[in-house]
Amino acid sequence: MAPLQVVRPHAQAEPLLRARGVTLEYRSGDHAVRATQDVDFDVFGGDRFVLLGPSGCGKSSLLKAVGGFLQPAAGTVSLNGHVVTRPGPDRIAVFQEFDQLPPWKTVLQNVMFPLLASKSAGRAEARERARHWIARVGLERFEHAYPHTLSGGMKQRVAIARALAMQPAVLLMDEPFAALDALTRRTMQEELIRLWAEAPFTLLFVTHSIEEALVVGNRILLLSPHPGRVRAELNSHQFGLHSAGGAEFQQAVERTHDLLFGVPPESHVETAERIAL
Ligand SMILES: Nc1ncnc2c1ncn2[C@@H]1O[C@H](COP(=O)(O)OP(=O)(O)OP(=O)(O)O)[C@@H](O)[C@H]1O
Repeated sequence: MAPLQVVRPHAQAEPLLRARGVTLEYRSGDHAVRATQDVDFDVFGGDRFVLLGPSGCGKSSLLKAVGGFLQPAAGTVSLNGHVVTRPGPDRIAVFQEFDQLPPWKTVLQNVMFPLLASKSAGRAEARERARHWIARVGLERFEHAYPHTLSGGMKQRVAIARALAMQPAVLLMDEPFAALDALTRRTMQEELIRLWAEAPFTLLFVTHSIEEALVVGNRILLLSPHPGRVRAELNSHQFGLHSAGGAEFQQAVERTHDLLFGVPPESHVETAERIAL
């Protein structure tokens, strides 16, 4: 197994997105559920940054905090140097659920809607941008189709087009392909990477699939089980869809699995490592 390598600090000085000491809790009455504990991470422009960890470790909660839907009980999330306090059009999310598209709107209307609602564009520009992104995800023939006539993969493409048309500072994706069959999931991973390669954007992607994290991400934050703390940060830029199934990739999957589920270090935070697989 390859030895650990310390990753040199990122060449860019200032991260686009910074989480510092983020503890997230859900309160009801005098009862609180702690979702994450003291989480730190930095996302730089153009990163495909993955939050990876077992079910219930707080990945979605971290995404909600970045989205401005959940305020940290302690710590801060900041974007471009500004503390996130509420949702905004600079952070758009794509979810797992196929019902995220209003069923009474066509594909074109769905993609135009956030541009109009946020006043990011007038009607003509919104239409033009929406048509551009619908074409980029290969759905130009379905502009006037309603969501219930589309497959799961097509609905996710619409959701991606809708999000990217907003040109967000960070695209947030919460297990966007988890409800798809294995073949479609792979195709969608491929398409996402193709879209990124054509015009890089900054991605914060949640998954509990190690393989998906390695394929989609260039950097991966490993979180411990509930409440989520940082276990390690991995550099995974060397992997892509072409590497899935290869020996090096399998070794990286096993290594990541051990890091996620092996005996935790005494103090997760102090010993969290930046490593290259
Ligand atoms: N709205 C809520 N109210 C109360 N507790 C919540 C709420 N949402 C999440 N939690 C709790 O917070 C913890 C983290 O949940 P979260 O959904 O962020 O984890 P996750 O890593 O995304 O899990 P999964 O991979 O299963 O989606 C869990 O213990 C969960 O039960």
